[in-house]
Amino acid sequence: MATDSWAQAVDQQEAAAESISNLQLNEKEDKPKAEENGAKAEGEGEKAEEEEKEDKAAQSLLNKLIRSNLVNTTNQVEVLQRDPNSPLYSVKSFEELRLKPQLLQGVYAMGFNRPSKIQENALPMMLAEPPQNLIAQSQSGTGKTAAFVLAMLSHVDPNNKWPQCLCVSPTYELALQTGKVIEQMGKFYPEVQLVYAIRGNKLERGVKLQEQIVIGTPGTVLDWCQKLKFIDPKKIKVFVLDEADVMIATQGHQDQSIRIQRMLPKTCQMLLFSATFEESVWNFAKRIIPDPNIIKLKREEETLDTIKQYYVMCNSREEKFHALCNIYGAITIAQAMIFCHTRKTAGWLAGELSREGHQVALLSGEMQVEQRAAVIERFRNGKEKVLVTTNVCARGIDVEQVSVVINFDLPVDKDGNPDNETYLHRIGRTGRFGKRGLAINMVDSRFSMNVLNRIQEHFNKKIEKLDTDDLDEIEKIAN
Ligand SMILES: Nc1ncnc2c1ncn2[C@@H]1O[C@H](COP(=O)(O)OP(=O)(O)OP(=O)(O)O)[C@@H](O)[C@H]1O
Repeated sequence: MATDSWAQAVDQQEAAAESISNLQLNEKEDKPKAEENGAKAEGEGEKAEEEEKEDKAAQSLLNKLIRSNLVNTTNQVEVLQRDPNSPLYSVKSFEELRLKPQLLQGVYAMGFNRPSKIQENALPMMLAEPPQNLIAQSQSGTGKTAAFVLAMLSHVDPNNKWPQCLCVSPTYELALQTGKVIEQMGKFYPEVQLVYAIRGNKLERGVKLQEQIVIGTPGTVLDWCQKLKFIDPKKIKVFVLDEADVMIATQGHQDQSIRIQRMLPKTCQMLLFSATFEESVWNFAKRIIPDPNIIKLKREEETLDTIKQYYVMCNSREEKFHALCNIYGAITIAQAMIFCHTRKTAGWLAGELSREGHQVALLSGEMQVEQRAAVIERFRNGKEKVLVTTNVCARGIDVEQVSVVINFDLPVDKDGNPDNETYLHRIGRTGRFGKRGLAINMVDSRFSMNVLNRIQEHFNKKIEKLDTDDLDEIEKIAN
């Protein structure tokens, strides 16, 4: 894969402060109510401006950066074929797909031995003749990107020096991640070239692109097709809309994507991918993908069945810290994750724990996504034994190897109500990884006691009281 255009794009983006700033989580803009209702009621009294804003694109990027392997699930793939009478193909090996030898070589060089669950069904559909449209949904890390990259590379005619595949991603950084997969998989296919349609990659007027694959953000792709005419949309054979759920969360992207799609020929293959599938994504998908086949892979359900849950009564954050020290003094904890409501508490707690001699990692809102990925990587490798974090930073992160989760602050939503889903994600385990776990909740006010009670009711699972001044009692919970 030729890298000139890629290198050029990287140079240019470094100058493009605007796109780079997407990397930084925009946390100071919003002032959600949670800080007032939740944290203050919990005695934190910290400034609301520190509340962190969820950024789907950053979260998705973080997931990509920290993911090195396929997520395997035991759930079955659900397939809805456009033409129920045509035979349903699925493949168990890459050979069955009759890929170009250069691509098969690329796939194996990436260490892929066999298709992932979603790839088993999606690849035959995407590589079929005539091309079929597809809407595919499965959680992050199940092999969607690798699948559509392979489809794009397979459909390209390297002798034709014009754009034939168009892939739109929600942000520059996400586009770059997909670009890297194209580079890797196309390593033995150097005739195929790639260009980034991103703000900051300024081409001379009148230029006609020669690269066969264009990957970019909706606004720039639209400009390149419509206003600047670098791309002839009528010659596009494959259109990919990646991360549809993240896409629709950004204002304007939905309309821009639809406008791009309308310029494409009827014969163009249209593919849409999403990690989640709420109503809004579904409506968008149906608008943009005509006559689709649909593939869905359910997420593995998390449960609290194998988790021992406790709560500790305290009056202040200092008391909570003291309780935490007692717990650490009484039981051996290999690795723990501690969740705080605000960055400020997380920073304070990490400092206190370090002073006590713990090796602490802090995942904090002001860090850039790459820095966060590095912190998580170190923690995963066991370099630190405690990870202190706020919820926003850690959403969606695998905590499989962590056996103890401490809610230094209980999870509440922006209105101060219990956030049951987050509670489950923090401490739950999927059936298959059903290792026993321990969860300890710190309660420091009537408000947080109420939150705890409601969580208890919601899951219909008892959360036992723990007296952290009684070392014998703490020892018992570890058994
Ligand atoms: N068939 C396979 N065999 C082994 N590893 C694979 C296979 N397909 C993909 N992977 C690897 O698994 C990881 C996740 O794959 P991929 O990025 O394609 O998933 P995804 O569903 O697109 O996730 P995301 O939405 O986070 O990008 C990557 O490290 C990728 O290299």
